[in-house]
Amino acid sequence: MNAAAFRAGHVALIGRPNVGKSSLLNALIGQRLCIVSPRPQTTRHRILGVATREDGQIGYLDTPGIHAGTGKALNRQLNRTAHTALAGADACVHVVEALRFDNEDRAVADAALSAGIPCLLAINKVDAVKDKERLLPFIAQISEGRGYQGVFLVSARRRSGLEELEDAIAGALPEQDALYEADTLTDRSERFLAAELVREQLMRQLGQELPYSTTVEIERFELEGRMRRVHAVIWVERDGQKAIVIGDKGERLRDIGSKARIAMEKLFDGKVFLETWVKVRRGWSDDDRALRELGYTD
Ligand SMILES: Nc1nc2c(ncn2[C@@H]2O[C@H](COP(=O)(O)OP(=O)(O)OP(=O)(O)O)[C@@H](O)[C@H]2O)c(=O)[nH]1
Repeated sequence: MNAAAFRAGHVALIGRPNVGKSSLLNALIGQRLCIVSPRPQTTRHRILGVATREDGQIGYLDTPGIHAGTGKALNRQLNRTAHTALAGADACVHVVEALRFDNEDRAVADAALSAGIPCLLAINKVDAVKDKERLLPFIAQISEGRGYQGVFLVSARRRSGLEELEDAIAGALPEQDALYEADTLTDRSERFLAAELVREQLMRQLGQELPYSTTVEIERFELEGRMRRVHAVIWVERDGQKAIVIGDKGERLRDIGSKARIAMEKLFDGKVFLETWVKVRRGWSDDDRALRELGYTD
């Protein structure tokens, strides 16, 4: 085998909710492509982020957190999306949080290591660990008896340990030509990313269970010269939820819209005119047909 051969393929970042998969993908590709919030189950779709290097091309796949309990149709869909990404990948990175390994992590490890592809372990959030000596026994505890091809201590927040992880991922991919043009960042449209950026604000700004009753649909996305005109519908499940999203005198909705617009202007590198409406679609999160219509697919 030629050691200098070009390697390319897809690597699925998988793990339980909230371990930092989206943050890690963003840090690895150096762009805020995937939305991030302190709440579990922020990611609802498989999102590709491409990094092209001299010796290879890595297609990182962000995936929804794999969680226990089937819950609503949306929960089942999120688990399916993650498992489908894993099944279609050439390698995977199991992402865990430093010093935490529970039954959900164990279940993800089982799925990752039985997928028949090289699997690396990334222990994220090491910046939050004060006593670094605790990391060695933690590594031993979770890697013993499990066939990870390598273990990496990383911090998506501080961007530490990423080069070593990226080199190992590139080395685990098959020898083949690039799958995407060298300047490709993602296969997702600006329309899709616009919906995600509105949803990010809902995840960040709404309390308790309300974010899980919301989803975003872009009704109109038009380029007018260099300006993008975006009409976003925020779907909720009940009238009472609509009032909360809109807020007193429309204040919360204005704040959600203005923060999402700023994030879009940064990502799209151009002016954005964003209008948002809140509408009710009863029971959408537990209705397979509604989920499909609202863009949820494996
Ligand atoms: N201290 C610290 N926090 C981090 C790090 N990486 C991510 N976080 C935080 O962890 C939380 C979850 O991050 P996400 O990237 O949304 O996690 P995820 O695994 O994609 O979450 P799901 O969408 O639930 O699957 C956010 O509040 C992040 O800011 C890190 O390296 N260090």
